[in-house]
Amino acid sequence: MNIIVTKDYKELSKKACEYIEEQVKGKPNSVLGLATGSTPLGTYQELEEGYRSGSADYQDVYSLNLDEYVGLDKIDPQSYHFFMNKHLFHSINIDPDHTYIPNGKASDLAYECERYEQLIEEIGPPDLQLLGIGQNGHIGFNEPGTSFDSETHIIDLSASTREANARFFNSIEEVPHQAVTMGIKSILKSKKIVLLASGEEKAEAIKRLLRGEQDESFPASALNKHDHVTLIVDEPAYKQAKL
Ligand SMILES: N[C@@H]1[C@@H](O)[C@H](O)[C@@H](COP(=O)(O)O)O[C@@H]1O
Repeated sequence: MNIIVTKDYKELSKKACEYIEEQVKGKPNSVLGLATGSTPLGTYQELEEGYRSGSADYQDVYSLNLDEYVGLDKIDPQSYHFFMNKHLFHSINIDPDHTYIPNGKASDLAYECERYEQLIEEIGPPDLQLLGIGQNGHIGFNEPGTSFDSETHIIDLSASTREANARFFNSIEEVPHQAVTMGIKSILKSKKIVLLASGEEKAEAIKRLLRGEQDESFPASALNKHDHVTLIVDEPAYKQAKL
């Protein structure tokens, strides 16, 4: 694993932006695997600024998002569709028809999982997958205990994940209990992976990841199986790992 330690969140966001821009400049029809959560927000902001200043062009880019809450409509402000439109897609010149996110409102969720996995095969796999990490080590919405062999599937969200994500909702009761997520095997199909971690609350997870184990009780440890992972981590999230 290639590790880049940055002074703070701002520098982390700039680094992640540089990686994505390099990818898109080198291959204008790149497939980007994209993530939600607070961590990539700074990266998306930098991408927007880069686009406005002409440093990258997204007209031929495709994107595949990791996950979506079950039961939320695309126009629901808490959905990941809404998040991506608001924080990235509406700010750059990506073709909306080239952006893919699982449909959490599909009437047949099992079929939706198969359809999405098929899409990953047809459009992807991503040239570059951006990832965040949950405090319990989840990637996408793959909770502890998820098989490293999993493809896109429905997951029951853990109490700790629902609590951590409740800040985006009016109350914890509103946080969905399930999500559609790319599986660990789906994520590992990506050619390159860039994992972002910022802040002290991620320090324990980063310390555990960097022990190098591969253990299904800690989903992010599957990344230790992949040959092209870059961890971009700020000092507060990295400091435990140094001890
Ligand atoms: N499904 C997302 C993950 O993709 C994300 O990595 C995680 C951490 O989020 P944050 O970056 O807000 O800490 O939150 C959610 O659960």
